[in-house]
Amino acid sequence: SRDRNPVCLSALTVSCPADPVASPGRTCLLILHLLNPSGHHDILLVVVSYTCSQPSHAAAICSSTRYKFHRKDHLSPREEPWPGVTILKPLIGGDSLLATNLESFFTMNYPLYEIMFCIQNANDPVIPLVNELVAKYPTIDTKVFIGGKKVGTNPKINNLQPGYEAAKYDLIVVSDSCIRMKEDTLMDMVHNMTARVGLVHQMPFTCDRPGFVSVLEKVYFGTAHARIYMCASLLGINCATGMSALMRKGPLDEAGGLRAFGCYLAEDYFFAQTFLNRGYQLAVASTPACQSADTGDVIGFQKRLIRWAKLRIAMVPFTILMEPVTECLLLGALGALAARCLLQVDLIVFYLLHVLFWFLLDWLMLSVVQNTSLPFNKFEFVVAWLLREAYAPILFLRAIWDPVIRWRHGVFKLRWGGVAEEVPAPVPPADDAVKVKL
Ligand SMILES: CCCCCCCC/C=C\CCCCCCCC(=O)N[C@@H](CO)[C@H](O)/C=C/CCCCCCCCCCCCC
Ligand SMILES: O=c1ccn([C@@H]2O[C@H](COP(=O)(O)OP(=O)(O)O[C@H]3OC[C@@H](O)[C@H](O)[C@H]3O)[C@@H](O)[C@H]2O)c(=O)[nH]1
Repeated sequence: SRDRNPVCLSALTVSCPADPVASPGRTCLLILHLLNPSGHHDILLVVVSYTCSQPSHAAAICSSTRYKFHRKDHLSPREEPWPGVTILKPLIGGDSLLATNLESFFTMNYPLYEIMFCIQNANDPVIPLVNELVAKYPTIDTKVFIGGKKVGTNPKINNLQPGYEAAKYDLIVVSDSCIRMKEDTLMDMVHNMTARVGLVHQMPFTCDRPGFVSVLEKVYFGTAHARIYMCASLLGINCATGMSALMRKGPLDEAGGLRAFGCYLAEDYFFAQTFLNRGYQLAVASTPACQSADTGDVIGFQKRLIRWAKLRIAMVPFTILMEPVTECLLLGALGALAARCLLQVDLIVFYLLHVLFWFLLDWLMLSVVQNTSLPFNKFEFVVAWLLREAYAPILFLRAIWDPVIRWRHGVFKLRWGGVAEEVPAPVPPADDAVKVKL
């Protein structure tokens, strides 16, 4: 009982109201009281959080294995012709891996597509590289746009606008510079664009690359991120990331075109929301996105995650409460406290078992997403996993603490709901930009 266990979360305890019908809050308290007449609502809340978050692995792994990743249905014969696709490629600066990434778009096995290279700056070092590739593959339909068009705050949208205006197909792909395609990736994405689907997104993952940062990235995108991503997609919750997304152009045009999303920094979330609002479904492609960018160091990778967390916090404020309790270490601590209060289970034993179980499920999740042998050994996995788990809450707190967003050459602030404002400031060094020269 609580009296016998001083570790109970008594600070969170709420007493059951006498008149529960007066407000939704009080009604909730009544429901809690009915579920748990002993009055230990704090413990009950912890148990509910634990039992909701713990099975998320099972849901994500099942949805990944049973119907999602690495299927090759798109390769079977097809009656109708493959539709044309316009690929929009926003570029600003480059790194040592960009050439290989871009070239992969010229060697895809897909019959009808055009690539629109949208280069933000006229003096960008990627221009000669793009010209070289265009000359090397004269049979591929390409166009190059330089300078963008200012239609909003989001620099990626501004950069893409001229390419979008010139798009000639009804399906468009927005594909970030870090993306490398396999020969059949586009086919797979189009195959998933069934009549009811409006947007097909690739779950972010990474190509195999040397170095510890790439181990860390693969561990993050293949464990914590994949778990939430696949759970959310199973539940029909919008979590689409815009690094590689195929979309119907018609509904986007109806919503005002690309420019209508220029007021948001997280245009990806609002693209997806537009399709959901119009009754379309979102689908995850069978091929996870192969990100291949020279992110530099661990700090650079963490800054990217902090920037994403700032976007989520502004767009889905509920995430401030929910996100921490989907993290292994914090959830384990809460679960251990609850188990101690309710079942007199030893705190340490519960916690260690919880972490071990979570760790093994993460390994399984990562193996499912990777589908081939991992490019690092188990020791590296343990180190990267522990590091990721330990710094996740710190990154989250940093995102809450300083909401100003630095993205490439821009500094922004978000209003609740996600509308972005540019912060007039002297151009600071881009703190999460890729800095390696071509
Ligand atoms: C109905 C709201 C429920 C809120 C629950 C919040 C739980 C969130 C826990 C972790 C969040 C990790 C999200 C990973 C994917 C997002 C990566 C990202 O930030 N991408 C941005 C940049 O590209 C993009 O703009 C954001 C897109 C969507 C963010 C919304 C995330 C909501 C996820 C809800 C998952 C519920 C599943 C819970 C399973 C226990
Ligand atoms: O000022 C900019 C910044 C970025 N971009 C382009 O936008 C793409 C994504 O940029 P980064 O790689 O810096 O950022 P991320 O990978 O973190 O992007 C992610 O977060 C923000 C969302 O808007 C994106 O859709 C999502 O992919 C790149 O292709 C980049 O070239 C611009 O064209 N101009």
